Amino acid sequence: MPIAMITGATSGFGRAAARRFAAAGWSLILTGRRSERLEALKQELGDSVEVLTLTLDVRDAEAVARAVETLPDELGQVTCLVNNAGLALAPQPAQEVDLADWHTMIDTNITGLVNVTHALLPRLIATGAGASIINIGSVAGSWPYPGGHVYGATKAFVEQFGYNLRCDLKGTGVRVTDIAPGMAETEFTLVRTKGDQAASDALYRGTTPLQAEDIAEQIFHVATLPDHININRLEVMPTRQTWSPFTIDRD
Ligand SMILES: NC(=O)C1=CN([C@@H]2O[C@H](COP(=O)(O)OP(=O)(O)OC[C@H]3O[C@@H](n4cnc5c(N)ncnc54)[C@H](OP(=O)(O)O)[C@@H]3O)[C@@H](O)[C@H]2O)C=CC1
Ligand SMILES: O=CCS(=O)(=O)O
Repeated sequence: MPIAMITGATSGFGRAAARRFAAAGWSLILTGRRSERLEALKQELGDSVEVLTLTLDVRDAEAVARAVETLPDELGQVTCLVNNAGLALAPQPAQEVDLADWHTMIDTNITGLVNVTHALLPRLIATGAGASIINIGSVAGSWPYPGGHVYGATKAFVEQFGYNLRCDLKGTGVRVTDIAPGMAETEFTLVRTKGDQAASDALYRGTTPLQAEDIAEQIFHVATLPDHININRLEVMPTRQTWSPFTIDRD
């Protein structure tokens, strides 16, 4: 059976992707910081597919490397890495943000993603044809908006890192895709607002955001394409989300 390693499997896209891959019989390596949620997911899926849970903070390069080095033999030949763990913080304007929040986004969305990728690359290359790295970027990596500051910049990194990886992985069979979702109803906004449930509810009220399952379906689709197809970037927005015109500062 193919094997998927999914970071940030305790919530949102990651958890939905775990369920989608499990439904197709894939073996799973699921990571996140919240052990009890990982355990619950293992209870849910573990009867039908092999599930290994790893309580892991992606920012900890040593812990990530150790966890990947010590994968059990039967789960060592990873087919698909889903680099999903990530977060936004500080929706306020840049000039009002705590520096620590910028660092947390950089450490998680950039450093964490490269930590996991670096650790998994030898295993993915050993798998060869059919292997893939699916990075979860964002529309915020391409389209600026107020309060996007460092979050959007981290997702621009994710996109360009993926393209550059593709250059170096030529000939290995390993594919790299940046999936860039727009507004999706997960715990994302609760995290971004540091627990403001009312703000999160208000953002998603009266419209039709993407659901975690919508993105999980895209992740699974990309992971199961024929070996010779590489989707470089897949931007997915709700039908009811579009762009605004430029704004002008006037006297
Ligand atoms: N929802 C949206 O509108 C969009 C989200 N995205 C991106 O999608 C990805 C998933 O977000 P989404 O599902 O929406 O949000 P959720 O908050 O629901 O899920 C985020 C996941 O990331 C994990 N995570 C966060 N920090 C760390 C860390 N330091 N180490 C390990 N795991 C971590 C969390 O696990 P735990 O807390 O247990 O560690 C959780 O499982 C993120 O990269 C986000 O930027 C992109 C576009 C749109
Ligand atoms: O990445 C998340 C989507 S948005 O909040 O930037 O639109």
